[in-house]
Amino acid sequence: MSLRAATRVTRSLSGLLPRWGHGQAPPLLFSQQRNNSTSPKIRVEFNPTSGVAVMHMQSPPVNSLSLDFLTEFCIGLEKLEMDKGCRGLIITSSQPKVFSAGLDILEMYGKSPERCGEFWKAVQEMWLKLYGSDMITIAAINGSSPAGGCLMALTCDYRIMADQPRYTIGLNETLLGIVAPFWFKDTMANTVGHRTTEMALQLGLLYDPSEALNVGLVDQLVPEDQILSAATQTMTKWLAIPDHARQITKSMMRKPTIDRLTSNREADIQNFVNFITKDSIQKSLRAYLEILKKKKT
Ligand SMILES: CCCCC/C=C\C/C=C\CCC/C=C/C(=O)SCCNC(=O)CCNC(=O)[C@H](O)C(C)(C)COP(=O)(O)OP(=O)(O)OC[C@H]1O[C@@H](n2cnc3c(N)ncnc32)[C@H](O)[C@@H]1OP(=O)(O)O
Repeated sequence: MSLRAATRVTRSLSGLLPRWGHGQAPPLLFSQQRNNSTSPKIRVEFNPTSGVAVMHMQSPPVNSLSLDFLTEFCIGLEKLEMDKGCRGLIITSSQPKVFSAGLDILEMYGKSPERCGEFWKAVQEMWLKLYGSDMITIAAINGSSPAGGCLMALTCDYRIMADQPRYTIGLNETLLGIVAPFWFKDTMANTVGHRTTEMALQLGLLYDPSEALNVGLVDQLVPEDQILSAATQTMTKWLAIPDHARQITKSMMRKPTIDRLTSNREADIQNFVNFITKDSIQKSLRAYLEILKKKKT
């Protein structure tokens, strides 16, 4: 781990998880109503000539992965997957400075077990569809991409990140007092290897772009204004490979990881619900939400 990454972790952790007295009422209220507008959270541009679609995530303020967002995302993905003319997908963000802030914390805080289960099923669905996609998938990461945002990028075949030192990417779940589930961990380990994953997950490391390139979390850095053209260029190279050969190879590499979740889906949902609804975990999430709010004052 670089010194810079270590310093960021220490800073993020300090005072992160305050302890409440037994039965003490939480002092702050968080709005549970954000992001419930009916405007599309995803904009898809498909070019039938090139066979490439670009998915723009446009859910203000930070493209957090709410149930609505995930549902819309999966429907969009399914439509493209079924269109035989669509061979490649580039995923990017229309929000400034953020690719995706990861799972919407408000979906995990103060919700009923039933709702948490529904939400988690949608998270699984997004991962299964994207990690198992027949299309060539490229993440054009034009902003910060913590936790679930990083997972989304990791499910793609290739990652290009904007070379902007203030952007970070990583599976930082432990900083929130929560645990990245086995399939998040597997996806990361399949990309950067066991040892790097072990350290990154335990410490909740968020890497800046050059650190992310160094550990292989991303494949390429480009100036931010060139991110879509770089993704298009890379796509052209991948499109030159016959689809059937590439798809079988991709499936061979990813199937064991996908099968592990597919055959444990219900148990994984139950684990998530039991874990996230625990009092201590709800308190950790509250504390983290407070920190996010305080950033502004
Ligand atoms: C026993 C064994 C158990 C095994 C385990 C079983 C199950 C597993 C259990 C749980 C697994 C859960 C996995 C979770 C994955 C996740 O993705 S959790 C989410 C993690 N995300 C983050 O930590 C990101 C937090 N956000 C930021 O760091 C920053 O917001 C930013 C993305 C860098 C953007 O910064 P900036 O542009 O400065 O914007 P602000 O910080 O000002 O934020 C704007 C508003 O957005 C709200 N917000 C930010 N992130 C989120 C989010 N993820 N969810 C909901 N809301 C978010 C933020 O509060 C601001 O809101 P207001 O404008 O103040 O209302």
